[in-house]
Amino acid sequence: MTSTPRGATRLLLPVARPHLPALGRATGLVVLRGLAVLARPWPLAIAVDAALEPTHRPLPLGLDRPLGGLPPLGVVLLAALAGVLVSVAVGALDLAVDLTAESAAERLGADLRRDAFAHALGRSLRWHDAIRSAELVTRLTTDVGRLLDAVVALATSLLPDVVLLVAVLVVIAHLDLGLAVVALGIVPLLGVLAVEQRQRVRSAQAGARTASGALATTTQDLLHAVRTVQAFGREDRATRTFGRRNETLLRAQLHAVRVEARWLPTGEIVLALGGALVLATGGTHVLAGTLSVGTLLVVVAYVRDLYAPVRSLTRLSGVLAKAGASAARVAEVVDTDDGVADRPGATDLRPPVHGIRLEDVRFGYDPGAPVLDGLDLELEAGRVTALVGPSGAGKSTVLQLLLRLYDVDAGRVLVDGTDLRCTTRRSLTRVVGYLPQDPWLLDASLADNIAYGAPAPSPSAVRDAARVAHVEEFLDELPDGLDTVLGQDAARLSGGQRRRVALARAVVGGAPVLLLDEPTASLDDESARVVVDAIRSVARGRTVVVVTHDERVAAVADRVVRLERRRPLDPTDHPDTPEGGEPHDHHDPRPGAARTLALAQPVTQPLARLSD
Ligand SMILES: Nc1ncnc2c1ncn2[C@@H]1O[C@H](COP(=O)(O)OP(=O)(O)OP(=O)(O)O)[C@@H](O)[C@H]1O
Repeated sequence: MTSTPRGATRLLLPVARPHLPALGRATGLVVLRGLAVLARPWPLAIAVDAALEPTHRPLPLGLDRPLGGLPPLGVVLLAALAGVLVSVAVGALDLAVDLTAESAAERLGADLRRDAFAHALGRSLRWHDAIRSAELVTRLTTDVGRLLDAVVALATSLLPDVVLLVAVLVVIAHLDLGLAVVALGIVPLLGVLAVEQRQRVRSAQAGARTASGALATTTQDLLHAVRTVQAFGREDRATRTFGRRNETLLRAQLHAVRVEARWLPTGEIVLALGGALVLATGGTHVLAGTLSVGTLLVVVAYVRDLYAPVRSLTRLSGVLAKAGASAARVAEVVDTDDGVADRPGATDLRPPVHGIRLEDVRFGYDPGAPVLDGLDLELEAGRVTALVGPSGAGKSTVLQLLLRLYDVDAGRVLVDGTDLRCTTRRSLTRVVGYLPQDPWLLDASLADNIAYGAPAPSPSAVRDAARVAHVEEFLDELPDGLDTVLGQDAARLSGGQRRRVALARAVVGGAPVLLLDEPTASLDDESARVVVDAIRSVARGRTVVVVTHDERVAAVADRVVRLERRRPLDPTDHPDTPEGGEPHDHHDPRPGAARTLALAQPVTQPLARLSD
């Protein structure tokens, strides 16, 4: 992804389209403001030339004509009033510009965040594994904010400033060509400074943005683990870890601040020199009688006004530089096509009648390091299959492949002979229900938590799911039964109760296939027993795959399959021929490519020997 301003334009244009009228209005208001700024020095010039220091030269632009016959005091009072009115107009226009541009930019930002978030949700888990959620948060908040600064600056600065710049130069040239040449002379110098500043600020900002994303990730990780941190009394260590990231961000920010600050006075000095030059040259013209004092005052004021847009264009380049760095980061989210969209011609998945088959499957979260390699596995329809085996063998990974949260790197996952990759995701979520290892419950009512498992389940479907998953058994203990709000992390429920709610969620849509990941992990005996009862109940008439280390859960299964975690075989080794299992060639010719290789084998040993 490029980080050029074109990246920002390409990113913003589609979302900005509905807001262009409002941004256009803001630009129009700034142009009006520019005209008011142009009028600002004239009341003083008229007062000086027509009343205080009459030069008997007609005022430029015929400004003295309407004043004919007015006494000097009347001219001065009128000029004073005009000065106030012009300044009030400038202030009112400033207010209108801010409101119009900022509101349009905020609306645009909300749209961009919404689109980027929706897009991010649809990206593959590989992509999410790589980007980390806190990093995503930074991109959707701080980086989008910087893009909005650029939108406001562009709408209120670029065109209006260029118009003001040209208008001021044209009027000065009309008043005194020599002064216009002097004023114009320093504009290119400021332009060069602007480009130089932009490049430096941009690279400094890119470093600061990266450090900020890293701090957000660390903060989220540490706060997420606050219970563990406190339980082990490791607050000091967490604070040190946070401190290191914080220090890195501080250094990067300070570097960016220094780079930006270094360039501001440089511009000011050039501006001051230009102003002095105009004053000196104009002064000689006044002394020579070719320029009135009032006109010199106008030119000196215009020189100041001339430099304001140049300075703001210089600042604009800094804002654009920051936005360029942020645009690249937001574009990485919005432009990635690492999605999980259906393939063209994908068909709806039907509930399995015969079974699910993993055929010569290879998969690794990092494609260079397979977790599963050459895995063949048959899952009979209408039966319960338990996947057992040592930690890290890839049991949960098999479930993730069956859910198509990841696609296999090689081989196929077939449901009654249909490749899972050729089916629609929507139909897959209807056919397959899932109980994750660490079920995530919402801070909502128990009924809402169960209903989450299907698009719009009826209240009776929710009650049925609650009954079949043995949630009903503890409803009496809750103040409002199914309507009880669970609170953050469902703190009012025990571990076993949480699992049963998640089990009800998995079955509420009537999914004929159920994938259960360690349903009794970290439960006490009694809680595990009721969860096992609940599994027995939901398993009736369903195809169930349950990953477990628990013999009681495995005992529910019609068939137990053991996945082995193995080192690559030495070429001289003979492949294992497990009792009852098909021999597979597990040799991977790439050195160190797969430290864990999976082998499916129906288990015939006593279950007690299956635990790690
Ligand atoms: N999102 C991920 N990104 C990278 N590696 C992962 C990811 N999830 C799992 N792994 C790795 O894949 C391997 C298999 O993990 P998996 O969770 O499938 O094993 P498991 O057999 O279910 O283990 P356990 O019984 O401990 O749950 C492990 O080495 C694990 O570290």
